[in-house]
Parts: sequence; structure tokens; C-alpha cells
Amino acid sequence: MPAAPSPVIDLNAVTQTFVSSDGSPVTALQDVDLRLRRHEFVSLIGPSGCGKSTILRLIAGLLRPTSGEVRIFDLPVTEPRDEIGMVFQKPTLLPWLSVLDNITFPMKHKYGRVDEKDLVRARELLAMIGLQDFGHKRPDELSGGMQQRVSIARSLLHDPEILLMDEPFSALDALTRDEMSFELLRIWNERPKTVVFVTHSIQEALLLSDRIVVMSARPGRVADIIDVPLARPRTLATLADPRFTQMANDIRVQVFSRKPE
Ligand SMILES: Nc1ncnc2c1ncn2[C@@H]1O[C@H](COP(=O)(O)OP(=O)(O)OP(=O)(O)O)[C@@H](O)[C@H]1O
Repeated sequence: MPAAPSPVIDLNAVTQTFVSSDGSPVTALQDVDLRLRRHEFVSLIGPSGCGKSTILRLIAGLLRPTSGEVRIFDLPVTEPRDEIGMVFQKPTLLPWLSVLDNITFPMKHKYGRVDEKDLVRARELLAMIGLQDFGHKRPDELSGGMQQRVSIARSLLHDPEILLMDEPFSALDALTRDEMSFELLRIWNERPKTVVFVTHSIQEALLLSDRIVVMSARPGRVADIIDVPLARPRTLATLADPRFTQMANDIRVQVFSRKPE
């Protein structure tokens, strides 16, 4: 039998301790093991403060683990890398730049210039997110959902293999949130990526993911990893599937019955 391909993202016995402002240690993560296959969509859910964002920062190379190891494509993570795109809760667009310039900003920042091919790609991405007529607008002329679309487009400019998303839709209203979930699925379908998606919404995690990682309260540990067997492409009909409702209920019970350790 051929050997299984190495995971794209590999967290091996990762413990992360911070020093809080009063000098006391805070163990955010304890012995976290997590492996993601290529083009897998995995969500992290768990109580506030259980270390979900810390996991993203470790994968992004913005943080070095106190102990254990984080590997990307079989190499230890030592610094931020180009294969990774990040999307945060807030759009974090630069208000004085146009939408198009915001999308190309990472290239400008890194290389001091924007190539024609980056501009072409930025326009393609704008079209992909349905904002082809908004390239010249300033961010404050766009709705919150549109701004978040722009920041997703920005994270995709260099076509990263890995996309890290930290509650990207939590600041949006419920309708826009559902719309954005389907939009993200469409983008992921068109340009497959390995995605780690942090959310507090069980429904969002179920709709989007291949697997859901349930974390325990601080110090964050992997309490369970749940396979989501719902067929793809996921559509509005998925939300009405009785298995969806059943799984959402089961996960809710699991998350809420977990007491802090
Ligand atoms: N730089 C830091 N210095 C000190 N403590 C930190 C630091 N970063 C995170 N922490 C602490 O580590 C723990 C985990 O934080 P993290 O932001 O990863 O949690 P989270 O699960 O993403 O929370 P939320 O769901 O509320 O966003 C928290 O107790 C937080 O206060």
C-alpha cells in the first residue's frame, strides 16, 4: 500500500504558554495534536479563550510554540510564509486606498510595486466576489459584507495553499453571514485550499467543514474531531437536511457539557 501523503499542516504535542500582564503564566494550549490533509476544510470551535486564534497564529508563523512542533508541508514553521493567507474578524482594509489597491497592497508592501499580473489577478478576484464595479471605491463606500469579501480577495491574491480564517463572518448580520458561507464554499471549490476556519457558530462549522475540531476550555486541548459526512456541494438544502440538525444538536450538547478543567 502506498504511504499516506504527509499532512499539509501538522501540530505535534503543541503547548503554548503566555505570560499575562501580572506576570503569571497562562497556558493557552496543552498538548495539541492536529493534522490537516491537502485541501481539507477544518473548523475549530470551542469556548472563548480556549486557544483557537493561538492555533492560527502558530500555523501562520506569527508565534513559536513553547513546546511541541508545528510543521507546514513537512517543514518546521519558523516565520510567516507566502503559502498562507489570513482573514480576520474585521476586514482590516486601509481606508485611504481604493478597493483594488487594498487587494494588491500585500504585493506593494512586500515588493514595493504591483506587477501587471497582480493587477489582472486582483481584477479577476474582484469579479469572482461580484465586486467588479467597485474596484475604484474606498472601503467606507462598501457594506460590511462587501468589505469582508474584499479582505478575502486580498488574502487570495498570491493564491495561497493555506487559508487561515479567524471568525471572518462574525461581525456580519445573519443573512450576509449565510451568503458569505456559500460564497466561501464556491471560492474554495474553484480554487481548492487547505482551510482552518475559527468560528463560534456550530451551523457555520457544519455547513463549511470536512471535519470539526472541538476544543476544551483553557488550557485548550483537542476534545474531539468530528467528521462531517454531508454531501458536497453544500447548498441551502444542506441546512434543511435532518442529519444537519441532528449533528448541530449533538455538537451543541458536547460543547456545552464540557466543563472548564
Ligand atoms: N500575547 C498574549 N499574552 C498573554 N496572554 C495571551 C496572549 N495571547 C493570547 N493569550 C491568552 O491565551 C488564551 C487563548 O487566547 P486565544 O485568543 O487564542 O483564544 P480564542 O479561543 O481564540 O478566544 P476567542 O474565542 O475569545 O477569540 C486566552 O486566555 C488569552 O487571554
